Amino acid sequence: MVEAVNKQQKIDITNVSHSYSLDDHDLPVLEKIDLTIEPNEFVVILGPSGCGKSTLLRMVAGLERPEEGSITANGEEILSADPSRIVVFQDPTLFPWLTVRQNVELGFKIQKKKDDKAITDMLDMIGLAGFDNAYPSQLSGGMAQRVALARALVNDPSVLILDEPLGKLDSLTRITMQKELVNLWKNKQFTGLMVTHDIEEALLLATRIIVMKQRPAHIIGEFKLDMAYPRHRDSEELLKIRREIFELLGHKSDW
Ligand SMILES: Nc1ncnc2c1ncn2[C@@H]1O[C@H](COP(=O)(O)OP(=O)(O)OP(=O)(O)O)[C@@H](O)[C@H]1O
Repeated sequence: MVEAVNKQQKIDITNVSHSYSLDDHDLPVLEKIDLTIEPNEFVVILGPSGCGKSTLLRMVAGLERPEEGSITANGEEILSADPSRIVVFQDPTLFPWLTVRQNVELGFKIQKKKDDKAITDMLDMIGLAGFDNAYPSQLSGGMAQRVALARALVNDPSVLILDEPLGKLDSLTRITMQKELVNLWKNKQFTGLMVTHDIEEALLLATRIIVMKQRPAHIIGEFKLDMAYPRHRDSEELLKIRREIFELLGHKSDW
């Protein structure tokens, strides 16, 4: 097993505001976001489309800097991307000319310490044993996203940043992948930071749900979920939180 890059990271987002320039005006996107993510939490951010969730994730990943405020990992400002914090996007972005194994190997190439056994174990864990030599064009959408997850996880990142990773999958594959994500999180012990539009997905996965509203995006609610996994989507506890989130977002839960 490859040593973790930095197994425990506490992420502090402090007073973060950000705007983009759009044509001749400023578009405020984030306003005074304060959020602390403790090691090994699985935090899911929910909010309306376009409110700024991905912008916030990109900042935690070090792909963008906030205009105001700071984001730190264990007290150190995040200034650039780092292999200890890896992002998985909605599109798996695999290289079509490389096999499954070669795509997963790229995870190691960031750090130059390839480990064949770790790749085999990872492919096994993620349900792709026997597909080492398949090319992306020979995979289903769910399988391709599993490869992207395997590529992210072979490095044992401290923080796995998931930007709508299951958004393009059909609902049945999505349910399977939700269970797999929970199992991976338990096994690999990373801190999860995920964005989704799907309230049910957030309820099934998160240890904490953050609800944002636009515009500019600000945090309007937070729910701690102490229930064990696997969770039952029809449990009273989850249904209650679901209703509260719908109301917070200005909807009735029956529509
Ligand atoms: N590079 C950019 N330049 C200008 N505007 C941008 C840029 N990136 C994002 N935006 C704008 O910032 C706002 C927030 O975008 P962002 O992608 O963070 O939202 P989101 O909540 O993740 O959306 P969705 O849920 O639809 O993916 C949007 O209005 C978007 O148009």
